Amino acid sequence: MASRPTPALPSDTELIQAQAELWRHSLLYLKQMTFKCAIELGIPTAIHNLGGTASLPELSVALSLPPAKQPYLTRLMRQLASSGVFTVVDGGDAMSGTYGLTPLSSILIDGVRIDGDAHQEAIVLALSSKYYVEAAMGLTDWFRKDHATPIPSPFEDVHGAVPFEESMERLDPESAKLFNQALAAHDHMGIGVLLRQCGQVFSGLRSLTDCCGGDGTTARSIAKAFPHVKCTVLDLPQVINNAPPSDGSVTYVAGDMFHSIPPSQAVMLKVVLHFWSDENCVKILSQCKKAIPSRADGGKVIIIDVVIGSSTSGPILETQLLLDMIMLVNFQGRQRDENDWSHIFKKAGFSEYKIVKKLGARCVFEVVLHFWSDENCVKILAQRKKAIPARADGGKVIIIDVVIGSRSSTSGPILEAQLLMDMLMLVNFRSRQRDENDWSDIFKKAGFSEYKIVSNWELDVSSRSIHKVVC
Ligand SMILES: C[S@@+](CC[C@H](N)C(=O)[O-])C[C@H]1O[C@@H](n2cnc3c(N)ncnc32)[C@H](O)[C@@H]1O
Repeated sequence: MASRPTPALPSDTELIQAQAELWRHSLLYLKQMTFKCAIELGIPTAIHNLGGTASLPELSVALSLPPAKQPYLTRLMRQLASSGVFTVVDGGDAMSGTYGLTPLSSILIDGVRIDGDAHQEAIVLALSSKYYVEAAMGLTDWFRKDHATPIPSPFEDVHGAVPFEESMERLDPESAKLFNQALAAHDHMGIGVLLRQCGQVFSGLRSLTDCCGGDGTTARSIAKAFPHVKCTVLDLPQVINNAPPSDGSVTYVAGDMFHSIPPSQAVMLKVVLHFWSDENCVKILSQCKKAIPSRADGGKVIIIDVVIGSSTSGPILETQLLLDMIMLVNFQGRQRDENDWSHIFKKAGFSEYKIVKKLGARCVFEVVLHFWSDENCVKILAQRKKAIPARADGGKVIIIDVVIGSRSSTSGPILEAQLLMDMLMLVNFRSRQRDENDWSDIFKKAGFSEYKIVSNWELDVSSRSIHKVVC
């Protein structure tokens, strides 16, 4: 038997680094627990109430801690400042200085809602609760078990319950309530930023369905910022029945997205798809497809979700990968990279997507259907006509598309391919392939009076200007 190669031994410098990394990796739970402790003690709120900065003695008094604990508080604050939760102000040192808030701690102040966001501390308390921590501690056992399908999550395996389901209510109603608050806080986080940074996604819309829109918080914010957008919220009956009374700005629909989605110019899936398997995502997107008009009529699906690798910065990429671990340990969903997303869009019959904006760990996608009815072809060509000069000035529209039975394609295999492509359109899209008569009809309807096939591969359309159509 061939002997295994001896691994190259690390250098002393690498060994020293590896030892430090080993300690760091093994101790990272203390980062989470000191963060949790800061929230439970109310340190961000205390610093805020003291005017935004606090010395250690001031903080100790404000938190009503026994005087003997101040030296320990000093060490806790040094650790929290080092991890970016607080900052040391006035050039002081971490053991004796004055502490201030950072953007992170400023979204954790009790009673202060930035952009009206729900209370964010529930996220910290839920994710550091014994249920989530114990589920993660069960990961090794879970990997070793030969589960029958459907494979339960490690959370379900350890606790016999599923977060956000009745089983969790039965297991521990208080924790179930905290998890729901955390979910609401997570879902609502950053609506203000979204509307400021991605206004163009919503501003041109006539109507929008917020699919899985919960209690309507997001839809109401969109309706307030863009009053001309008719907003509909779809969610399960038990959620819609408990939504706040309608102020008239949005319409609530109780239903199941796997059965149907209320039609709108756009359907939004905001932090929805990462909870679902690829197979279910395709089913959801297929329902979205039925709910929107063609791309020519502005139809689109707006997806706001994590895209692993959308940022190469260490902390954001690390957050995205940890959010994927949260899915693995506790739910049936997953976070996806751009390839995964593109695969799902394609499977659901969407042919084009673009990432409109990267917002930290999340991205905003617009996904569109590439299908054109005759009516939409006429609309598109009529638009193009406005954009080109007269024929005398060389204006033309160049179209590259299939022409069934075109001169170059009377041979069996090519004609067969054209007819099969038409079947593809029929089965999957609301579109079709066209023969020369069909094209001529469309050109005429759009106000073009002439066309010509430029060569075996080309067709040229003209009216008052020259319009070239290549097939
Ligand atoms: C992850 S949240 C969605 C967050 C929401 N879009 C937001 O940004 O606040 C999950 C929501 O999906 C809803 N939901 C789950 N299954 C559903 C279904 N089959 N049809 C409609 N809504 C569903 C849940 O009731 C819950 O309100």
